[in-house]
Amino acid sequence: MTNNHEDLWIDWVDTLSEESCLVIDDFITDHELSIFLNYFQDHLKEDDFKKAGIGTGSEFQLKSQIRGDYIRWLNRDTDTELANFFARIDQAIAMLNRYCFLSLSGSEFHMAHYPEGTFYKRHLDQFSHRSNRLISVILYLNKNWKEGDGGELKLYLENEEKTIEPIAKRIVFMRSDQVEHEVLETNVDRYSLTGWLLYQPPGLTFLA
Ligand SMILES: O=C(O)CCC(=O)C(=O)O
Ligand SMILES: [Fe+2]
Repeated sequence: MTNNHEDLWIDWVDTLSEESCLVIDDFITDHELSIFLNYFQDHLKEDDFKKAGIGTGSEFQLKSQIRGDYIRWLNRDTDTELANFFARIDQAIAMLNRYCFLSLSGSEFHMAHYPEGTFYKRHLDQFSHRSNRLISVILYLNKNWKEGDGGELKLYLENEEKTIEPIAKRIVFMRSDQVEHEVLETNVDRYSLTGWLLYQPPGLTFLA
């Protein structure tokens, strides 16, 4: 893997601070895309995805009217096929900490599969009682996505709405506490690596 040049990150961090969201195309190479997609497909075949719920703990509900995706949580120690992905995320964390003065100290990611006909209604990623999700990240893996396939990400920004096509190698960063968003109904299988960059207050790590 070659890290993205730091100069690029300086511009990207500016965009994220000013607009609360940042879209980068070709964030990964074609080679990385094929490794990640193969790994994704292997797990789909093994059927080890679970229906995603809403909220945590007692709030957890299976609500297909709200979201229809299936997820598999990632573990960087065992999902070694995704080592390059985690390296790129680590670089993002380092750059955001350096240029955005954030104190990000961890991340959590899952694979997400939206089967045909599913969506995720408008929501905010930061849970009210668990506010350590600072930045939401979505890397799309949809080769040959075309107009009409659906599954666009719609962002509700302060002064505008943005519709983002979930095309392969595109990554989206957004402020988890600020940007309401939704996944429009998809007409084809839709694949992504989705997660959050976390703020862990020093001294509170024993609560994790
Ligand atoms: O896949 C996307 O485009 C967004 C997913 C999302 O909003 C979420 O998982 O919270
Ligand atoms: Fe979300």
